[in-house]
Amino acid sequence: MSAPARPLAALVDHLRTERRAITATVVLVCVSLLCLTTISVLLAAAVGHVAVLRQAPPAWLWPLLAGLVLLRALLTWGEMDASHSLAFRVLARLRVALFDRYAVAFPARSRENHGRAAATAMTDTERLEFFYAHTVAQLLAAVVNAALGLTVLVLLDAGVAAVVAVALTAVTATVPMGRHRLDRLGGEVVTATGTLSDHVVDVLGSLREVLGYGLHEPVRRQVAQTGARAARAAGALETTHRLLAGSREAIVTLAAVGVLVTAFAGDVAPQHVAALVVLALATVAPVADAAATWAQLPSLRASAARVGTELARPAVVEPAARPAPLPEGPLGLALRDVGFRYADRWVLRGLDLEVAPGEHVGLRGPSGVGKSTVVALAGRLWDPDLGTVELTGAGGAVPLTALDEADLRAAVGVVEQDGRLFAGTVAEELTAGSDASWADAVDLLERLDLADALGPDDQLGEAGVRLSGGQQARLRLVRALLRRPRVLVLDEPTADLDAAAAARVSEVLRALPATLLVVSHREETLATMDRVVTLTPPPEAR
Ligand SMILES: Nc1ncnc2c1ncn2[C@@H]1O[C@H](COP(=O)(O)OP(=O)(O)OP(=O)(O)O)[C@@H](O)[C@H]1O
Repeated sequence: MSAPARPLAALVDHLRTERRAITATVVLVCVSLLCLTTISVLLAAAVGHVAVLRQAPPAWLWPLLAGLVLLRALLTWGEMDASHSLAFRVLARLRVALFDRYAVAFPARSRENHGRAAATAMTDTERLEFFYAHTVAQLLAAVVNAALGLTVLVLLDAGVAAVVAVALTAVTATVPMGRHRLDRLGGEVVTATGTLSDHVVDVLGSLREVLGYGLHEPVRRQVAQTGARAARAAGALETTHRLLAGSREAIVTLAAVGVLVTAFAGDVAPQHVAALVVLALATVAPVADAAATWAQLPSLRASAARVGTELARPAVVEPAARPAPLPEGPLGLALRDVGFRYADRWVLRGLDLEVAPGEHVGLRGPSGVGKSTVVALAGRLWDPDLGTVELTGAGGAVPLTALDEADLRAAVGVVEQDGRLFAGTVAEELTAGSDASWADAVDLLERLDLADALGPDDQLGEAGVRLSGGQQARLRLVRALLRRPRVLVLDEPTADLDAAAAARVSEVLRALPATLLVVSHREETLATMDRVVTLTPPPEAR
C-alpha cells in the first residue's frame, strides 16, 4: 500500500459530489473578504477626511457603508452555514469511504492493529474536513484579495504599491522556510498519535487483563511514553509555527511603517494616508494568515496520505467480474487441492474436503492444524493460495470466486469461534440486515434455552459484553440460523457451553435441513454428525 504522490488533491476524487459546495465557499469567502477590505478602507478614508480636513465625510458614504456592513454580515452568515455543512458532509464522506474500504480490505490475514485504522478514520478525517471546508477558501480568498489590493495600490501610488509588493514577497518567502522541519515534525506527530491510538485501543480492549494481572504500571508507563513522544513532536511543531508566525507579523508591521514613510515622502495627500495604510495592511495581512495556514499543510498532507493509503488498501477478496448464478437446490461445499499460507508458512497443502448437499460433516484435528482457516476459506473471508473452494449442486460446481458477494453471503453462513456481537438490543442483533422477524427468533431462542434470559429490548453492551460466553456463542448461532443459509459453517459452536446447552445446540443442528460443516474438539458434538473428517498437518509441517 503506498500513498498517492499528491495526497490532498487525490482525495478530491472521493469528494466529487462536494466540488460545487467547495467552489461556493471559495466564492463566498472571497467576496466577504473583499467586502471587509472595502469597509476598512472607506472608514479609514472617512477618518482621514475628518482628522485632516476637519470636514464631515460626504453624505453618500454612510448608506454605502451601511449597505456593505449588511452585505458582509449576510456573507459571513452564508459562509458559516455553507462551510459548516460542507465540513460535516466531507467528514461523513471520508469516513464512509474508509469504512466501506475497511469492510472489504481489513479482515486481512495479517491481523493488523485496529488502533491505527481508528486514528485515521477519526482524527485524520477531522483534520481534512477542516482543510476542504475552510482552508482552501481562505487561501484562495487571500490571493484574490491581494491581487486586487495591489492593483488598486498601483493605480493610486506606485511607491506604496512597491512597498506592499516587497512585503507580499517577503511573507510568501516564509512559506518554504523550515519546510523540511515542518514536514518531518508533521509526519512525526501523525505517526506518534497513531501509535498512541494503537496503545489506547489495545488497553481499552484488554482492561480485564490489565486488572487481572496487575498490569497498571507497565501499561501506564507505555501509554505515558507514547503520549510524551506525541506531545514532544507536537510541541516542537508548535514552536516552529510560532517562530514563523512571529516573523510574518514583523513583516506586516514593517510594511505598515514603510507605507507610512513612503506616503509622507511622496505626494500623497495627508487625508488619504490612513486609507492607504489600511489598504496595504488589508492586502498583506490575509496573505500572512494564508502563509501560516500553508505551513500547516505538511501535517495535513500526512493525514491525507494516511487516509489515501487506507482507501487504496487492496480488497482481501476480489469481487467476481461476471458473477455466475448459484446452483439450484441443495448446495454442497468442496475444497479441492487447497493450499493456504499465512505469510511464508503453509498451513494447508493439498487439502481435499467435500461436504455433499444436505450432509452434516464434523471437522476435528489438533490445535493449530488449520480448522479455523478452513472455516474462513469456506466463507470466502479470504481466498486459498492454491486450489479452489466451490459450492456444488445438482447442476455442477461453482467456485466461490465466481459468485456475487451478496449471493455468496446469503447462501453460506459462517460463525467464527471469535465472532463478535454488535452493541445494541437483542432484536437488532438478530434481525438487522436480514428479513427475519423477532417472532422467527423466539422459537430458536426457546430451543437453545435463551428465551428466558434474553428479551428483544435487552442491551447487549459492546461486543455482547453483558452476556455470558455461552449465551454469546448461542446468540451468534441464532443470528446465522435466522438468515437460513443453505450451507452453514460453524467453528467450535459448543466450546463455551456446558453439557446441557451443548446438547441443545446439537439437537438444533441435527434438525437443520442445511448442509453443515462443524469444527469441534467436542466428541458429543461430532457424534451427531453424519461423518467426521480429521485434519492433519501438511507433510512439510509435520
Ligand atoms: N492471522 C494469522 N496470521 C498468521 N498465522 C496465523 C493466523 N491465523 C492463524 N495462524 C496460524 O495458522 C495455524 C492454523 O490456525 P487455525 O486457527 O486455523 O488453527 P485451528 O486448527 O483452528 O486451531 P484451534 O483448534 O487451536 O482453534 C496456526 O499455527 C496459527 O498460528
